[in-house]
Amino acid sequence: MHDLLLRNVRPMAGEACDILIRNGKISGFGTFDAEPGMPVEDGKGAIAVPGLIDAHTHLDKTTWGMPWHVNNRAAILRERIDFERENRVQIGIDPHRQSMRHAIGLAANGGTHIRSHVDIDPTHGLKLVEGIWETREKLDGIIDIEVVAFPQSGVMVMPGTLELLDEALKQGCEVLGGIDPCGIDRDPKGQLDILFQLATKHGVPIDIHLHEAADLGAFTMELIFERIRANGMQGNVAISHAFALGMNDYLRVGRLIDEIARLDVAILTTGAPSASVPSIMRLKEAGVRVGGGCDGIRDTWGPWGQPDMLDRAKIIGMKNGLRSDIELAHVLHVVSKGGADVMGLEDYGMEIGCAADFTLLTGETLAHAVVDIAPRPLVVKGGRVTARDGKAIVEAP
Ligand SMILES: O=c1cc[nH]c(=O)[nH]1
Repeated sequence: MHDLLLRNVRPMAGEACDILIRNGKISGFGTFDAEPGMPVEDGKGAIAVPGLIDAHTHLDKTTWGMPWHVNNRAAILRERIDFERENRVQIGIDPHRQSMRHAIGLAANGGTHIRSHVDIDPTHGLKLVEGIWETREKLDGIIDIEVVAFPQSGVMVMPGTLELLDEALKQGCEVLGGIDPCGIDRDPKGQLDILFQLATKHGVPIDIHLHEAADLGAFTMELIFERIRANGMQGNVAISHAFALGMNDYLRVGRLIDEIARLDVAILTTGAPSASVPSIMRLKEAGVRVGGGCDGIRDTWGPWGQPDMLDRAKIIGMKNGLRSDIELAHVLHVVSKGGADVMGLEDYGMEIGCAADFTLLTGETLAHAVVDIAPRPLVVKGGRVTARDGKAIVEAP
């Protein structure tokens, strides 16, 4: 772990000061003399915030840095899933190389932590997860990666997937994923009972993709709530996307949010422009933990997205119709501390004793930084400079 004296920065856009880092942790804010041999960086008055967190992504999928993927297919969920599963090897999407590109891009843009869903299906077994684990090892000290064992193609409709999920959790995936128990598996009781049993067996949290909208998604949420209560998993379940919370029925959504808050369910949003998304301000008012993610970027699903959580903050902010400075500061919270709260990162933050994981931002205020999306002047992980002026210290393959 590293020592560093970072001069002249504005923590959370407040008063300028120095940050003293000892042994990879923040040890003081104020004015300090450099100690012999201690590296010194000049922050030049930039804003300092804790490292950005991509708490919902798919590191195994991007075509970033590869030839342009020509997409002329229909945008139906099941078709996207099947096309990707059947063609990813032939297209050349190597999970290790591509996840390196994706993760290094995030690190260059201020990222310090990732939660990535990684596909598990009978066609690929655990190969995709193994590729991400190799990346995690190579990027140790640059960006932390948590892996969700993700049954992208379904559980009940894909025999063999359950056993692979079990093995992935045995081998070290930290979180169990799930997907649209009605829409993809057509067997909500079947999928959800299996997921909760498996999570309880391995003592891991669940993070379930729920694209199901409106009444169908609300019905699935209620089934999830029942199983959280039955298995005592309050505080250990996240719902990703949660498009049902974007439905146009204020009272129904309010009742769902009340239960989400009571059961301490976390919500992960990508601000998907093509869907109805949960209101991050309404969730904030209810005290719900909310993180953000860039989702799949430039993959066979679609061409959009950047490996940059400030870019994603802007998308989430625009999709939520946010304008005021306080609201824009909250979007920044969603892609930083919000993700840490969902992932349970205990030493995360801009306080003495926290891990020295942060990024500098250019701008007068937090809102200004979110809107401008200027290259990050400096990124620090564990007290070590990991990126400078938008470029990481490690080269992507
Ligand atoms: O289920 C999903 C949703 C978005 N992107 C994916 O790769 N999978």
